[in-house]
Amino acid sequence: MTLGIIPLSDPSLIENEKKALRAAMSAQRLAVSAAERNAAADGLRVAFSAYARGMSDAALVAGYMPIRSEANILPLMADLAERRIATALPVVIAKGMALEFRRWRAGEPLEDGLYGTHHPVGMGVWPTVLLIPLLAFDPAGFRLGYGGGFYDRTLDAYRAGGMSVVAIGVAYACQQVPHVPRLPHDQPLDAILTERGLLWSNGAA
Ligand SMILES: Nc1nc2c(c(=O)[nH]1)N(C=O)[C@@H](CNc1ccc(C(=O)N[C@@H](CCC(=O)O)C(=O)O)cc1)CN2
Ligand SMILES: Nc1ncnc2c1ncn2[C@@H]1O[C@H](COP(=O)(O)OP(=O)(O)OP(=O)(O)O)[C@@H](O)[C@H]1O
Repeated sequence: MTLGIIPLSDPSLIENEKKALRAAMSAQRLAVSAAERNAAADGLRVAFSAYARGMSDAALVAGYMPIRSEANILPLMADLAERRIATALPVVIAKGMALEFRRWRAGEPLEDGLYGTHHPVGMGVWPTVLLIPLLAFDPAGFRLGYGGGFYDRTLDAYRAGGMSVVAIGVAYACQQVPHVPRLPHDQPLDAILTERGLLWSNGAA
């Protein structure tokens, strides 16, 4: 019998670490109280407002329609719409593909999508800012999602196409961890928005 040395970056070990962190951080996010959720929804809007004030007319901000216990960014999106900044939501086209985005603002219709999501009707657009839900984030801007790889593929598509996009994770401050396990396909975020403020990633990948 030969005993191989398991490299530190063994993908299956990292996948297992991600799985364990997903379970722990789902529970953590679920434990946020209703009062804290409401306060955070307002905190996220306020924390983003200074950045929103500096946006150009050409900005198009993709948010998300919260599912499970995700931070509520609908007040933030409504605030953008009031400032006449265009907003959009993601559409899951199929498993294994990048996301599409379609224009949407509060009050407009949504249809049922895959994985319990709801998305707008209409044509695809390329947002200039993506507000990205997550289970955990770290100071270097790495994020843990539900494991579909949708946002990684989407950021890869932008970056491979040479298109600039500002990728901002959205979370409760309690979702920060020292280090999110990462694999080569994981695309870092430029910043993280929590109810405490907008935190630009330190780039220490
Ligand atoms: N609000 C919101 N919208 C979003 C995302 C998101 O994370 N949050 N997405 C981010 O990518 C995309 C949807 N992706 C999703 C991927 C998986 C699951 C999910 O619940 N997965 C199950 C496993 C399901 C299965 O394997 O069949 C799970 O986690 O238990 C949900 C959304 C686009 N829209
Ligand atoms: N650019 C890419 N091209 C091909 N496959 C990819 C790409 N990015 C991610 N994947 C695949 O997607 C799968 C899930 O990735 P990961 O666990 O990082 O998802 P996640 O970031 O947690 O989920 P999500 O972005 O949907 O919230 C991985 O098995 C990975 O191989």
